[in-house]
Amino acid sequence: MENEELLSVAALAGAATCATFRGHDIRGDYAALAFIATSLSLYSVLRATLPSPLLATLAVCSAYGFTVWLITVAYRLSPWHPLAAYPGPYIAKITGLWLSYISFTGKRYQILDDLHTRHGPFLRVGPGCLSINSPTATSLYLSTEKSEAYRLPKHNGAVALFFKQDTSAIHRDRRRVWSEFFTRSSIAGLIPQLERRTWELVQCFERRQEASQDKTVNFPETMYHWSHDFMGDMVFGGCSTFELMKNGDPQGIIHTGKMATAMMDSLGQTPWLLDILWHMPFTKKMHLLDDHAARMMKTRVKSKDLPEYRDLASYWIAAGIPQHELETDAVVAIVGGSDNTSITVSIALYFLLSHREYYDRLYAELKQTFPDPMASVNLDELTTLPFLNAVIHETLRLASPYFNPRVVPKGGLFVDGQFIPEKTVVALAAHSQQISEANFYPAPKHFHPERWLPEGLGPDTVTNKAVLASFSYGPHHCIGRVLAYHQMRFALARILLAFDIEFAPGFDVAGFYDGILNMRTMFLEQDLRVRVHKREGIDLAKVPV
Ligand code: HEM
Repeated sequence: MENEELLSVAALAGAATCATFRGHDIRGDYAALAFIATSLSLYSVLRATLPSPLLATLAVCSAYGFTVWLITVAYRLSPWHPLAAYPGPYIAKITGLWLSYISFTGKRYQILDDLHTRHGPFLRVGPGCLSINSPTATSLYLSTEKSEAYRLPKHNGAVALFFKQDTSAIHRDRRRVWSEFFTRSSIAGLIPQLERRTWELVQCFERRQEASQDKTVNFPETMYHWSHDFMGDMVFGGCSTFELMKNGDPQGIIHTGKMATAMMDSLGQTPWLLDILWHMPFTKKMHLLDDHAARMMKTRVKSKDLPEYRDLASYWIAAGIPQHELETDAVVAIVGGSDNTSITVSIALYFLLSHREYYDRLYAELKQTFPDPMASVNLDELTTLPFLNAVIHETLRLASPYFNPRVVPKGGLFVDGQFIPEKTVVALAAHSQQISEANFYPAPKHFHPERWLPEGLGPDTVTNKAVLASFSYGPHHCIGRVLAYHQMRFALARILLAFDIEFAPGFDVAGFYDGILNMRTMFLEQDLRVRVHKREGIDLAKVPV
């Protein structure tokens, strides 16, 4: 065959590939393997027939790749694309890599908010993906399934909550097993352990501050250790080996779990790329938490139930969930139950310290309800404290800017009169809704917990509770919501009752806020270091539990 003929065949093959796979989700690692294997086979065939087979192979592969690229880009920008009518940056219409990139900056929520301001409520943020900035979009979550961004990267067929399943029935069955644990009475059984761990947290703050050179303590780091220790108890009963409040986290288990979450949240927007990168050696580090959880689960399976409370693993084991799925579900529970709760408490403390009047008001409410700071904190009383709840809602409103993509089902659907074709990936612009003047007025971008109280911020107050998307909606909404509130209330109450707190000397209040990065999990560019002072009546050598 002549060179020109070879190039024409390559271009035709590129066109055929586009026609065959249009609208299909392709596994990136398989596609890359197929491409490499075809190139090598081509090379070995051409070696027998051409004088410079390497050049010819490269030329053919390039012609093939260029054709695929050209047709794909032309189609995505063309008026025939189902999302052609929706505005958005050109680069977003051409490739999902843009969405992955802005996700990886940690400032996706701000970038999307700016673009929504410019282009309106419907924004094309990927070739087949829309961000929707409308309260109506919350209802999408009732009738849609998760997008490929939630596919377990390993593709090992394991069923685990949170990850995408092949059918909604599979998800429902697994969620039913988890739900038995998240009943009122099961959660109530965990509260004594939560209280024990929260006393330990208070002791840990004091100990670490004492041991530090500048007599300050890294607040979020300690909160992470507390939440992981408690989640270890919750999932594995007495078989958890975390004990991070005692031993710290020298291996960086928490960081690797956060990196895996961030990778899914950003590269999940280009699943084909995640499929490829997941095989790279640098991801091995991210398995540290998986390995640790697997070891604890193996021990747990061989152990008996604890007499004091029933752990989550006992429900999974009773349901006959296979070992490798027990291990994946354990990681889901640990990350899901530790990360957001501890960071939300940390950001709440940041807001309270930046607005001393709210700090004083919360302390006054707690002190009035629990006059003896060493006594046990009653769960029912804690749950109904209006200002404590308002502080948590307000923190979540400003600090849970999630992007939770879903797929439009067969037949498409309408949102605010706009038709959205089937297979489109859609996500609520949660942060934009949570800081919109139409939903939260006045001062929607500022921390004002009173907006959640009956008197609000005056007669014109608007507080549209329905758009607080922190725990999402529909069949995949957060299963741990009630427990998360208990954890956050317990931690805030115990910490404020035990300590008077201030920012560490020289703390950059504005800089800290600017340095918050969100990729489902949060990264802080600047530490939140604080100084704690024991309150009168607190004797940490005599904690009651
Ligand atoms: C402040 C704390 C928390 C926040 C803001 C939060 C937020 C969320 C959100 C937004 C989702 C839905 C994700 C999506 O659809 O993309 C979710 C799901 C989930 N959360 Fe939470 N969560 C919190 C605490 C917890 C706790 C304490 C647990 C306990 C183990 C937990 C376990 C889960 C699980 C297992 C799912 C997946 C549910 C499913 O797919 O059916 N979360 N969470």
